[in-house]
Amino acid sequence: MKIGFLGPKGTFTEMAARGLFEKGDFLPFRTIPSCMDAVATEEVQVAVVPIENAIEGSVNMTLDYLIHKQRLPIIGGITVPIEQHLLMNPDYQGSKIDKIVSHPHAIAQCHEFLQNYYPDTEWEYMNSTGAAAEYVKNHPELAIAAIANERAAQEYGLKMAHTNIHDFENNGTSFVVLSKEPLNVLYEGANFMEDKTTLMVTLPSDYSGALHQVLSAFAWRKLNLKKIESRPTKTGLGNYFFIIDVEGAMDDVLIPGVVSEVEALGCGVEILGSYPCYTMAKNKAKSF
Ligand SMILES: O=C(O)C(=O)C[C@]1(C(=O)O)C=C[C@@H](O)C=C1
Repeated sequence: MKIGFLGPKGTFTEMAARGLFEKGDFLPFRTIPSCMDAVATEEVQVAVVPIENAIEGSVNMTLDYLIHKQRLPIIGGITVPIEQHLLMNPDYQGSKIDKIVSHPHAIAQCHEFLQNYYPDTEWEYMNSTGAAAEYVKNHPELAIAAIANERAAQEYGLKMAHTNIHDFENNGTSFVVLSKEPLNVLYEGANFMEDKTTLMVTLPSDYSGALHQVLSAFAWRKLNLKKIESRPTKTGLGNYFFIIDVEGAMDDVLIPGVVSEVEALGCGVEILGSYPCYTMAKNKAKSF
């Protein structure tokens, strides 16, 4: 099976993909949209992409592309522990750093460290932490460093100048698996955490109390919400839809009941996926 992930080698997304699939052809893609497009064109069967980080919140690129451009079913999820390190080229002889490169989320996870140790150093955003590490490897003549993981340090032969530079402990990122088909070859060796169902709800315009009523439909059925997030519909200022994660798998009674009740309020409802979620232990993340 062909498994697409946000590449190049050494990204956290690769860790997530390898944590979920023990075997297969792992194919790196330069961007999240290109990885998702590859599922649509059947270049790969599944894509693994980041969706939410414990420090920085949602990965808007994934959510927005999924909603507006490439509506692929979510068929699985995994949460991976995130440890960020500052990586330098061992061939660089100087001591000062002119620029730090990484994925925007990785830079955001290390703001305090950057403020304390490199307050005057500029940053440059890259498509992924792996791309940043690769860039540092390819430019030994530059006074630059990448924020990336230990696996990237090994992959690109970089030295770890500072370790564990993320600002908060228990840093973790959730990734989703997107596929046109349900798969049952997943998840050998990963730790099952829970089933989850993700819905997208669009409220009718100018209906006071609509969100309150939507939430009541979940509340009185005792359906536990894991997350609610608003994103712009991109149709005009002030227009939003809500992405709601509910604990539990799609069933015959409760979730269909919520859907009918919320639709009866005049809301649009779509189910983006009902899927098992897994976690990766720290020691497992390190072993990749
Ligand atoms: O750059 C990577 O390594 C990724 O897999 C992307 C990503 C993200 O999108 O948040 C994943 C995990 C980390 O939070 C930082 C970056």
